[in-house]
Amino acid sequence: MGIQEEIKRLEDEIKNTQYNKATQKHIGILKAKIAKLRDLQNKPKSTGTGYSYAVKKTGDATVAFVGFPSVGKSTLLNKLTNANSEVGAYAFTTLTIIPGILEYRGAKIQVLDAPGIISGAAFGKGRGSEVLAAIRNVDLVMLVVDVFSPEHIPVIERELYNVGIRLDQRPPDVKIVKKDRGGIHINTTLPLTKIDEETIIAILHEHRIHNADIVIREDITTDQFIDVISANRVYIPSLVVVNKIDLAEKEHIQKIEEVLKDRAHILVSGYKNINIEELKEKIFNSLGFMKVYLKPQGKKPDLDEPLIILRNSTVEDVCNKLHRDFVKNFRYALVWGKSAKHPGQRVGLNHVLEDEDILTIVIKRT
Ligand SMILES: Nc1nc2c(ncn2[C@@H]2O[C@H](COP(=O)(O)OP(=O)(O)OP(=O)(O)O)[C@@H](O)[C@H]2O)c(=O)[nH]1
Repeated sequence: MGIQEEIKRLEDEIKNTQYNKATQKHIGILKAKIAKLRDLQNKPKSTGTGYSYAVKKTGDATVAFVGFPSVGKSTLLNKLTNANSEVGAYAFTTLTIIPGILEYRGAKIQVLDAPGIISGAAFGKGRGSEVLAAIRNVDLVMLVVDVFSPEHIPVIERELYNVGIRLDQRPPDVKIVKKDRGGIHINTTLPLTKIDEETIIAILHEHRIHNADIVIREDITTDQFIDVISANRVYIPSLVVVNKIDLAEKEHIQKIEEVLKDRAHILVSGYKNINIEELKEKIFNSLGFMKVYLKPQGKKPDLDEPLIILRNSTVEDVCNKLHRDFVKNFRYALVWGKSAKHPGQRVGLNHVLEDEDILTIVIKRT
């Protein structure tokens, strides 16, 4: 039996099993088995040709359009990224991911358009999984749908879910420390209402973990617990972009607004230039940038030209942006501002910065 058939068999078994306290453990094991098979399926196949899966990241952040063919992704990419921006073609053997650069309020945002990667069942298989490797690395996923096909949103979400991409979720607050002996110890800081200890242990055993200390600080579900063990999950915010609104009646647009009211979304027309500036602003705000002022040692900080960088960036992220040798030659950094315990605090590469911090980086003389 192929992996796909085996997944289907296990999914059918879950569907046919009524969920209750008595079956929770059994369903947990089935879900863990499916997760393992999917991970196996999603592993990039080594072809021996050594081509790279990842599109080179440039700019201050990277976002991707994901959607069915012909929803208007290329049109939107052309509207967002200025004509002079550097556009290169990166070969994905048979597929091509097209990056453009959107310059907005001082930030350079790389926008990826992966043409035609979603075509129902073909998504996530074969070459499609290579494109997904690029999507895994982005800072914001834009789910693009045609104004008459909002039902595509859950389809795309499911495809992304099945390859380990979690949209608009935070990593569950669970720590697992594997050990050599001593069995499994579970510590919880609150009552668990969606998963019991027996299920947790059965899932751990399914992953061949027999000795570990587990600390759970959140009322997690079985799926979330499996995500923690699987460890190759990525957590990315999303923005729904409904395109071609020039074709729809007012009543239809109102209905779409109602359906999407609880999530980040925007209605646009790439073709008729409706809400394109608003889309740029939404992208910028969804990404969440901050300003960091650089202060050369012994001099005044440069307050006129702050560095624009993603929120929660570390000193290392700043170093990487400035010069490729900065991390290698890094000695220490000094920080003033919200993230500093006291003005001029001496910090290392993994120090997390905050908006409007002032930073001095001291590197080795070479
Ligand atoms: N009416 C209308 N048509 C649009 C709009 N945006 C794109 N189109 C048209 O829709 C068709 C598909 O647009 P593309 O931008 O090529 O779509 P795509 O999603 O990049 O398609 P693939 O490359 O196949 O993935 C083209 O004929 C566009 O002119 C829009 O806002 N309104």
